[in-house]
Amino acid sequence: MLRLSSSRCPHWDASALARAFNLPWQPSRTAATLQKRRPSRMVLSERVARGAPKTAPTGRPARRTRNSPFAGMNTTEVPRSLQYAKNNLSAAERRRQQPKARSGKKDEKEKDPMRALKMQRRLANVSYEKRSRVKQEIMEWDSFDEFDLLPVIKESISTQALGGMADVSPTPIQRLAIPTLLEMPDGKRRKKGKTMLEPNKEMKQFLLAAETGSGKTLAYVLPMLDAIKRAEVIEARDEAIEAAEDEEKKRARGQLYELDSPVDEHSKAGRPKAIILLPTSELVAQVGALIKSLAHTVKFRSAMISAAFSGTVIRNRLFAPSGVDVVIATPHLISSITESDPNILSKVSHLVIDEADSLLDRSFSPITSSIIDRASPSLQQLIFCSATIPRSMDSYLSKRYPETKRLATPNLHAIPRRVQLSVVDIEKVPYQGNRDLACAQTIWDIGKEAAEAGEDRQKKIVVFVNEREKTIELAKYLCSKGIDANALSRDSDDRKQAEILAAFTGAAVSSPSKPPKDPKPSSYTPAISAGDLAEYSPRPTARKLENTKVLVMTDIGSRGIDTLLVKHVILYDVPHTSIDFIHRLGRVGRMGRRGRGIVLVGKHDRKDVVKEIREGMFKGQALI
Ligand SMILES: Nc1ncnc2c1ncn2[C@@H]1O[C@H](COP(=O)(O)OP(=O)(O)OP(=O)(O)O)[C@@H](O)[C@H]1O
Repeated sequence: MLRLSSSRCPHWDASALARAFNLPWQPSRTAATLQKRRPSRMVLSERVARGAPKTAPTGRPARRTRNSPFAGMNTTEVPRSLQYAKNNLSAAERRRQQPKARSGKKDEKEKDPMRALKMQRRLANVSYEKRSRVKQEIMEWDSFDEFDLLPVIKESISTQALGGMADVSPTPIQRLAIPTLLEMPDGKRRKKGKTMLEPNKEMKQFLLAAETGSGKTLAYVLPMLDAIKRAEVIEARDEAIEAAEDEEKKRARGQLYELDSPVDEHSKAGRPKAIILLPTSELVAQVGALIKSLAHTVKFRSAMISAAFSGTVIRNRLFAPSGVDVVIATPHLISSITESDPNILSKVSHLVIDEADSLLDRSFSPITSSIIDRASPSLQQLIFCSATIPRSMDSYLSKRYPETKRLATPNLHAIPRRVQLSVVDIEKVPYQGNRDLACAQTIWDIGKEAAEAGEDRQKKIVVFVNEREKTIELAKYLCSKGIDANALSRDSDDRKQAEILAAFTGAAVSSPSKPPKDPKPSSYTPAISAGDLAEYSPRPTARKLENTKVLVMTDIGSRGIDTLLVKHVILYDVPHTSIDFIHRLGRVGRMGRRGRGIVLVGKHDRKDVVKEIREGMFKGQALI
């Protein structure tokens, strides 16, 4: 090995010498140390004109990536990314030009359009093969007349249930569920004289799953009423026969003048034949109103009971001497009534668990399950109804009711394409992270757009927040910005809540009922009053957004409420799961209408989830 003194000969000279003689060369320690101590001067590399090496001398890729602090220095070529910008290429074109195996992670993302949603995976899968089979099946039915429903029920569909709507035809879930619940498979009519309410008939379980606003309520209500009415005829006949037999027996025993027992075994008071369970008082009122309108023509007795009514009202409705056929209630109320009167469930042949994804979730499930168990001996049909099938509910049904017949529509878990979702980045100017401001501005933009388009009808906008505490705070803020806003949450007064909601659903508000005396005291907060507003914002703005009404609510309002008058939904917070996205965006685009959702996204939000939801919606895909 050649060794040269570094003091006399700088090492580059030594190395050149070594190269000239084709000898291995190693700088002496002194030379290297001196080299280090020499005051540094920035000298451009001789190779600068040739650009950065593609690979390091070790054979590994050069470490200077775009993310390094010195990225872009000493380069003589325009980076690829800037070239694209310069050429004004679209994102898709750029992707096409990029070499295939550039980065495994990115490729994976591109291959899997629902990567972020898959990490959560909240919804059960319904195969596309099954969906297309159902699509074929439901095409066989185009009219309510084809169903084996009693004539009076058929006549009441458009006049009573659908508010006089002309030319109505069944929706996909109605085509799928009505014949099945009527037990008329393959389009055949039921055998004459056969009724669903037969003593000792085995309990059958059904799951009705269809997108939001697709008419699930009528899908279970019509067959249920049909069964009750047919059973009534048979019951009346049996009672007449029984009475005649009793009379005959008495006559034979010569006891013709014996007094009847004061206890009437056939009393129908407090012994409903059908119970519909719903998670909130608002939904009880909504479904109760539909049932009541049908009761006028179909002739049956219904009672809606929830915490919105006083104890006396509930007692009078449930134990009316004329009896009750259908009860619409919340699980908590039914559960507490069964504690004092277990027989309340003794004659129930139809039990509907509506909004089953809520009623079978962790908080409701124990109470719902206990009601099902208590009603089971007399049950003939147990019907679960839901807009989504969460995986937890899927496994609950598989474990507890494996025989459940699942009726899912082809578009289940897909948010219809007629609903558009746009994104507002709250980090950008002029919001700079102020979510409240972004929300107020979005509302103003919607309101102004409507005014410019010359729309006379009042704009109804629903704003969803994730936290209950935020509803009133945000509504107050919006009021201070000249927006007519109200808040709705579990803390709000029921009566006031019903009135506020009616403006968004178009429903009539029922007559006032006294506030409940017996239920537990609640931390009830009224919706915003002028006093609240003054306290919150001493100088409310002089600007007023005309013709626009806003309702701020939590998830409580997103379940099942038929907000037909709403065309815009603002997702103030990014929903936690795809289930919440489906329910919240499901408040618009109901029954074939168009709608728009606007989601406010900040730096801590899951932008990837929002992006995937938007893409899924654009493609009309089922979410996962
Ligand atoms: N066959 C039909 N034709 C036209 N409108 C209908 C029909 N069936 C139901 N509707 C209307 O569609 C609206 C939505 O119905 P419903 O509330 O039952 O939907 P849903 O599927 O239960 O929604 P969600 O999942 O949000 O609870 C209601 O206003 C109802 O009157």
